[in-house]
Amino acid sequence: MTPSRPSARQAQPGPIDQALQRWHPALPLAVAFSGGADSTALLLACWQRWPQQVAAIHVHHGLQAAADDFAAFCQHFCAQRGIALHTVHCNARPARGQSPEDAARQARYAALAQGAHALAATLGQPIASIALAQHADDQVETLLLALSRGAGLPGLAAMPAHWQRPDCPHLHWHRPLLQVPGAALRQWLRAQGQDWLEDPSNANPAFTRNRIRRQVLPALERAFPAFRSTFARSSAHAAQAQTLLEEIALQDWQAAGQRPAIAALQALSPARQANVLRYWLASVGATAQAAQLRELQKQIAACTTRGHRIRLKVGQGYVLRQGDALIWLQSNQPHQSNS
Ligand SMILES: Nc1ncnc2c1ncn2[C@@H]1O[C@H](COP(=O)(O)OP(=O)(O)OP(=O)(O)O)[C@@H](O)[C@H]1O
Repeated sequence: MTPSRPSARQAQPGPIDQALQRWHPALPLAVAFSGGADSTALLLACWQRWPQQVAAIHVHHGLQAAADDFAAFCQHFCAQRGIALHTVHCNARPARGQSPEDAARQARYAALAQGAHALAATLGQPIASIALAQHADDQVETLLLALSRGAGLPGLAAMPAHWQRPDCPHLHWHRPLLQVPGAALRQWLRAQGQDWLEDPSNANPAFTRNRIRRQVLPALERAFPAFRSTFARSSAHAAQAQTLLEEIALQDWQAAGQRPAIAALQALSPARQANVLRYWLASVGATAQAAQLRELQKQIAACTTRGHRIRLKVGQGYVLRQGDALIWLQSNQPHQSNS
């Protein structure tokens, strides 16, 4: 961890101010504050704009060596300005089959929701919005990572600027800096005379994201100077198309039944059938790999007699035929076939 020193004290208007002027979150607002450059810039800018209405939540990742330094930096920053801060301790351990990054992300969102709940008691009113500091470069990295995995539309849609979660329906989640380049945030902090902490893992080339940041983004900058906004436009198109696919999937699922009827699935075009199968499987917490989905569709097409059985591994369980419909059961759940 290296404290970065400010180089100038002169404030200058720039993309961060414009981003905040375009943004109208419900207040009070809590900023997810790591102590890194991006969230330090976001918290400082929000606090300057809504001085009495901004709080902060820090997630203390106990497993990282530098975690105490980050927590101490956040405490000091907030105490200097009278910003209410809540620190949540969280040790994310990946479940079987889950990546460490995904485990950390899920645990962070749960911790932030918990932090918002705790802050409500301190402030005497509920937190209405939580803001995260991902910026335009993070968005491009997310899109490139999705492309490198061969992701479908949900991956290409990258990160939404606003969303809500079913586990805390009254809370609005925002990413107000998605159109601001990362370098502009650091430049703004320097102009404000504000330092921040550098996460040592950001320099580790073992992480694909870091290699994209250091090698691919500079090359894109040279070849396509407008890549941040054009890539973001493509992601927005993907997000809109994905919304439409989900609406169609929901209609088809409602028509096919909670446990989708095989005959109803057979009546759909292959693309539409794959769409509703993915949607149904996601609703039970299973993600079908492309090959599993292809095999499932093959078996649905072949299922023309009473005695035809379907049993196919998908996610942490199995898709099975039960009567005239499909069910999904977790691997350890007992099942009696009556097909
Ligand atoms: N330990 C944490 N506590 C609270 N919020 C966090 C924490 N880590 C990340 N966040 C929030 O999630 C956002 C995305 O996290 P990520 O680790 O990708 O960010 P980053 O690029 O390192 O940003 P930052 O420079 O703010 O740390 C951060 O900008 C911040 O708003």
